[in-house]
This record gives sequence, structure tokens and C-alpha cells, in this order.
Amino acid sequence: MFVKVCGLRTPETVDAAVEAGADAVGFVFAPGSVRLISADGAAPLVARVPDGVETVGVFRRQPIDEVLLLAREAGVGTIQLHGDEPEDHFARAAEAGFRTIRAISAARFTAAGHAGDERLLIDATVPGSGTTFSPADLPVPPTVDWLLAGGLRPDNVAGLIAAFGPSGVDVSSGVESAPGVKDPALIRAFLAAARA
Ligand SMILES: O=C(O)c1ccccc1NCC(=O)[C@H](O)[C@H](O)COP(=O)(O)O
Repeated sequence: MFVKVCGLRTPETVDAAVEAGADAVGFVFAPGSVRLISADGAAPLVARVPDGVETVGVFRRQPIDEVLLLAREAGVGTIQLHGDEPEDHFARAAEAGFRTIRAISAARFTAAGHAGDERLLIDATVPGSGTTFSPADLPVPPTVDWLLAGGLRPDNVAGLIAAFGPSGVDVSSGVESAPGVKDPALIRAFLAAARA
């Protein structure tokens, strides 16, 4: 089970995620997010992530030139586009040497439209809102590897993995003590529950 912990903003919580065994850590560069971090702020956090743990920059409806600039400045290896971005944004990111994750809401998932993506993340309608969705909200069941996001918490992640059968999970609000404030103990509890 691939596990991504998203919206990190401090060295302590980056270390907690890495030490708990996260496969990927995310940094949110989407304007308006309570988890927003600058490229300058993220760079030293990215630098402390060991090889083998993926570093993901999260973007939403930003010009692709801005996305590439911020991703390079922060030093992340993966670009996650979270706002129905056009195909050429994914192509530009891949051409620039980044891995990509396409994040879409459950209601907008279509198997044919996304089968070729490097990675697919299916989320609730409002990203980072801590809202869950159910398998019935997916228009069709995914037949490709995908990451489940949306309202996952230490106490519900095992049940939602069983219900959906994703290849990985992504969490943000569910490991916070307040909006935008990650809690190392909740991060550890989430990793343990997702892997149990
Ligand atoms: O987290 C945000 O604030 C955010 C804002 C804008 C675009 C994307 C954002 N988050 C992306 C993620 O990958 C979140 O981890 C995902 O939406 C799940 O969030 P949550 O329901 O809070 O666990």
C-alpha cells in the first residue's frame, strides 16, 4: 500500500512521515490553501527527504510555467495537478523530467480518459477538505492503479481501503490537529493503520 502524506510544512512533520514509512510527502503550492508553502519554504524540507521517498508538489489551476518554476525551486520530483488541467500541462511536466500525478474528483473519473496517466489520484470534490466519498460516487470502477484521497483518517483508512481496493492512499486533514497543522502522532497512527 503506497502512502502519501500531503500538506507538510515543518521539519518535524516531514521527519515523522518519513520515519513512519511514508512513500511520498506532499507540499501544497496551490494559492488559497491553508497548507500553502512557498518554494523557498519547501526547499529545505525537500532536501531532508531521503532518496526513495517521493517528493510531490501540489498545484491547482496555475499556469504551467509557474508550476515548473516553483517545482524546480522547491526541488520536488513529482508534480501533482489538482484542477482539471489540460493535457499539455502534463506533457510539459513530463518533458521537464518530473513524474506526474493527475488528481480528479470522484464524480469526474472516467476510465477511458485517464488510463494512460502516469498516476491517478481520485479525491473528493473539494481537495484538502477532509470529505470522504463512497464507491457509489465513482461513475465506473477504476481498472488502473490509483490513489484514494478524501477524508482519510487513522480510524477509517483500513475500512476505506477494503471498500475501494486502491493501490495507495493520500491523506492531509486526517493527520492534522487544526487546519493546516500536521500532528506527528496522527501521521504515525495513519501509516500504521494503512499498512495493517
Ligand atoms: O490540501 C489542500 O489544501 C489542497 C488545496 C488545493 C489543491 C489540493 C490540495 N490538496 C491535495 C491533496 O493531495 C490532499 O491530500 C487531498 O485532497 C486529500 O485531502 P484530505 O481530504 O484533507 O485528506
